[in-house]
Amino acid sequence: MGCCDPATSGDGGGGCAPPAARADDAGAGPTRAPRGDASASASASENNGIFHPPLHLRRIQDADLTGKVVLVRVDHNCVKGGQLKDAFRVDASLATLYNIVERGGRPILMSHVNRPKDKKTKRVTVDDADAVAAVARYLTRKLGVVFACPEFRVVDGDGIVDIDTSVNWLIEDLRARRVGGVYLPNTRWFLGEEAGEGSEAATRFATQLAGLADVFVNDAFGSWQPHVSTLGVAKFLPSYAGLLMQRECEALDALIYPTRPFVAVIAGSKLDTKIGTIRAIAKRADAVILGGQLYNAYVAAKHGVTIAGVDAEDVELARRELLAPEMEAKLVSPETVVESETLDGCGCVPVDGECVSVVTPSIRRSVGSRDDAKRFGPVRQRRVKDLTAGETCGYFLDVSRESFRDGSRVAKAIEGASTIFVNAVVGLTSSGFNEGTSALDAAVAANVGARKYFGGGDTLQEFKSLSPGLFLSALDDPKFYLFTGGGTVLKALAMGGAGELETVKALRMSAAEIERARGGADGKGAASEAPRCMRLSSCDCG
Ligand SMILES: Nc1ncnc2c1ncn2[C@@H]1O[C@H](COP(=O)(O)OP(=O)(O)OP(=O)(O)O)[C@@H](O)[C@H]1O
Ligand SMILES: O=C(O)[C@H](O)COP(=O)(O)O
Repeated sequence: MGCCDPATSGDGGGGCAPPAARADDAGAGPTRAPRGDASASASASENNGIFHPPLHLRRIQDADLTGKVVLVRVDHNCVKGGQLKDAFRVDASLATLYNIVERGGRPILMSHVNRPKDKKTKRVTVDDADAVAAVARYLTRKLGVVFACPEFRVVDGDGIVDIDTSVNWLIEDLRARRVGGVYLPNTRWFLGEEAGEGSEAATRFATQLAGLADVFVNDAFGSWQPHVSTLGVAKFLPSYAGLLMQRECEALDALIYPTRPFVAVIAGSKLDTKIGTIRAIAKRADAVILGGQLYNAYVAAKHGVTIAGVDAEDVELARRELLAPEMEAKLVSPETVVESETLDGCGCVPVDGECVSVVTPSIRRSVGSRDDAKRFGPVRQRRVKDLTAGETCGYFLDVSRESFRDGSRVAKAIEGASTIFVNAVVGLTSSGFNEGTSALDAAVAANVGARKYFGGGDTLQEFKSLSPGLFLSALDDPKFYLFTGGGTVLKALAMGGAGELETVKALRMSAAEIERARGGADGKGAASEAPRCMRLSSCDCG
């Protein structure tokens, strides 16, 4: 039995998983980095006859961190109104933090929070609502060491123009271990962050950031936008991919080079924002299941019906893109949907017949008296194949639970899959139309043998709140991978792989570096430090 690799062991780098679990590691994707090879997804491999080129990332495991100050870009964009909303992303970055400290490094963290820069006026608003303080407090509580947050002078409208030199005192405290970490202010409060590559403000910010540290680690897969803190600073410091970044890239690659059959479930509110991803995924997937408004646009185009709330442009787009023969051949259509007269709905989705159990005032307003509501049924299940061309329908607010019953088209596709990707909230959950999404999650989880990848902010949020038990077990199940990067997953899929993102490109080795790293892996070259296994006493690695 060989050594487990902290980066790819699926346990966040903190220990050796038992052999059986290791073989099933969901995060690892189809390739695994052999010990000593200095790149994430290090080895090229073939999957279903498709060549899978390695990403060759410069990995944090290969950096010499002893006595170094390490500037870490994390994606802790999970603060709302100054409060930590969901610690999922913060917890996912702990392995990298632990790795740094365990290997003698001292961490300075930075993350963006929300979008404090006004798109039109370009003014930056510095407000406690978007501060990282809540995350620093959480880290302090969780890890038992202080994460100190320096404050810098703010210029009205410009935000923070310069990093004050007073921060050097704090860095002294960091080196002397008087604080456990430093957490810089919201990166988007800095004038230079989004100023554009090559601009004076961007270069100034990048060099000031670089001046704080010896090494840069990017662990913020979810922050794909090429800003100074995600890209610019990498030009001025030796730069490495953190453990989370590596895992997310590998999981993403597992969707680009999937184990077949590969089934993707994609839903959402607007077809135009997802069509690039659908197009890219359909090329690789054996089947694509659509839900939500995307599916409604397809149904409207396919059956010649008008569905309330579905944009004419989306229907036209569906006609052009989703009805194209090579695309349609991949689509698996849910058989039944939930139709409602109003957007409020009643939160109850009938399995058979009509729902008249709850009639809210707004439904009554819309359909008339309570008797009218009973007659017409404010919420009802519709079979898609029974729709007639020219019909004007109400809102289709969910894919009904019926669509996921055993033996249905959708259930069969999910059951037969070896790889499943879910970016799907299939109903208007904010109005209680959540049965479709719950049924989808249950159907996906029931395929215990498949590798299951969930990506998307709303997708994870609803997975957690609608199926909390499943979500909790998925966190520890090596067959599940829950991406922390929401929009980045869709973007990278549309672009053809994680390695196409500018922020990831900056972490890829040059040909010369790859050569040197190969030598290093043989013990002759320049890899400064072999990846270390952080063993548990039960681990039998050599
Ligand atoms: N049939 C439907 N009618 C109206 N809204 C729907 C319907 N199905 C899903 N939605 C809503 O669409 C939203 C998700 O779509 P959106 O395009 O915003 O995805 P997203 O934010 O990109 O999701 P994610 O973050 O998971 O990628 C959810 O709020 C969901 O309730
Ligand atoms: O929450 C996210 O999706 C990421 O943190 C990226 O945020 P952004 O879309 O504001 O760049």
